[in-house]
Amino acid sequence: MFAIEVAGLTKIYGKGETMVTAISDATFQVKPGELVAILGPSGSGKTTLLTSIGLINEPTRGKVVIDGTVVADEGWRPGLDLKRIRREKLGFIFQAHNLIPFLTAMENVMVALEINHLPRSEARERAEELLTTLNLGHRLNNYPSALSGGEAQRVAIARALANRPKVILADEPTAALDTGNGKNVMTLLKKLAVENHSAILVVTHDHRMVEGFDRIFHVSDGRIAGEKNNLEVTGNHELG
Ligand SMILES: Nc1ncnc2c1ncn2[C@@H]1O[C@H](COP(=O)(O)OP(=O)(O)OP(=O)(O)O)[C@@H](O)[C@H]1O
Repeated sequence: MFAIEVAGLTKIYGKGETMVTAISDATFQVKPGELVAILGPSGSGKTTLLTSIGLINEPTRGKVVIDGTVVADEGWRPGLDLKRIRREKLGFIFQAHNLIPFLTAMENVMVALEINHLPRSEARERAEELLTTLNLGHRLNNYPSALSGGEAQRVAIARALANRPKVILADEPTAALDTGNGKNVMTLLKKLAVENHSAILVVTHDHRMVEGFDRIFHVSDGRIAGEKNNLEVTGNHELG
């Protein structure tokens, strides 16, 4: 079974003169454990692709299947609890990190675990482990206002990964980070892909990070122009 299946996915914004076809007839599958990069110029439709798969942005046409559940088929599938599917199966890492301002770094991560009914002591342990892996062991009890942009971004990443979601959707997760912390994030994503069989889609402009991916999708004018194996794109035959 695929973790993500997309068939004929099309997203059109607006009507008449202001109509924009942001994604046009995208069809692909991602297996559990695959780490996929999405590359493409500004405005090509990368974020729209992620949000349409991520149950945030209703597709205009086409089908989206997440971990075996058909979530969209010519619009949302009626009768589904989209919030619950989002909470249980998906992890999002977006540029705006949306941390809860009155909770510490630890508590921001623990909330995501407790909402899915993990006991408090286990939530604490998991939150501390993730934050420490992301070089935030010294910031556990800080509030978001006392964190740098890159630190807040990493807390948001820890929160998105906390429940070991089957599908992780990340929009420029390393853009605000220095090379060392960017590499930590990529290592953590790779680890989750391998150990938890999560399928991970990462929109990135960050060519420093591209070599860790299993596959690369090139988006151009709303179309997935080339889906190439990483080896062909980078020419690095030591990979994989
Ligand atoms: N809510 C919206 N309403 C109308 N048009 C939109 C909306 N969101 C995006 N678009 C348009 O859809 C197209 C694709 O946008 P999208 O944000 O998906 O591109 P992107 O590749 O993620 O861009 P960037 O790299 O700049 O973030 C663009 O032409 C954009 O202007």
